[in-house]
Amino acid sequence: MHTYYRNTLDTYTSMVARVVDCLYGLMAKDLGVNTQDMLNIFSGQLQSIRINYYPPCKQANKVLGLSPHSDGDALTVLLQANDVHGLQIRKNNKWFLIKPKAGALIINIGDMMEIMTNGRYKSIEHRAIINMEEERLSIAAFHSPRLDVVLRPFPELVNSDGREFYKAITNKEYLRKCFSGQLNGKNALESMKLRK
Ligand SMILES: O=C(O)CCC(=O)C(=O)O
Ligand SMILES: [Fe+2]
Repeated sequence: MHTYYRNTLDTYTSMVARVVDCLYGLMAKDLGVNTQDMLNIFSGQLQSIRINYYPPCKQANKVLGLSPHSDGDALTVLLQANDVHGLQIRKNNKWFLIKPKAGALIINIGDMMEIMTNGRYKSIEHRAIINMEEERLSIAAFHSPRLDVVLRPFPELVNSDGREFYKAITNKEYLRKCFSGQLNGKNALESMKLRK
């Protein structure tokens, strides 16, 4: 890998990990969860990067760049790396465009965070559409606990919600589930819900 590219990526990913660590602390406060418990879960966290390149397509309305999905991790930091739009999020069954903003990072809640917060924070379903004339680039940084960590709702939230809404699963098993299926909305997470 070219040294300049490697150094830039190294710097970017370590800065992003710091932003994410800061967010865990703020989320713990917001949720009323013990901050140290939250930080312990993410100590030695895993980070992976996906760089998405979407070439232009004359028949853009007939194709998708990335099928609808929620990210399987806990928190994703997404950078729309040029000013070509394409990211859409699903809310109330409608798709909304998220326009790139210079210098702004997008934080996506992933499925693991939905499980750990007992559904207080919902993972966001999103997709990428294609532009007819211009290429598009995005960089996604995914964050999750170590592979051996068991993902389950925080006890404080289970107590105040009256019950646990999601099954417990190790990070490793959950990632396997996500990678073995096709990208299909929030299907992987649906299978984790405990029904009455
Ligand atoms: O290209 C985008 O804006 C979305 C990328 C994405 O959702 C992903 O890599 O998981
Ligand atoms: Fe995604």
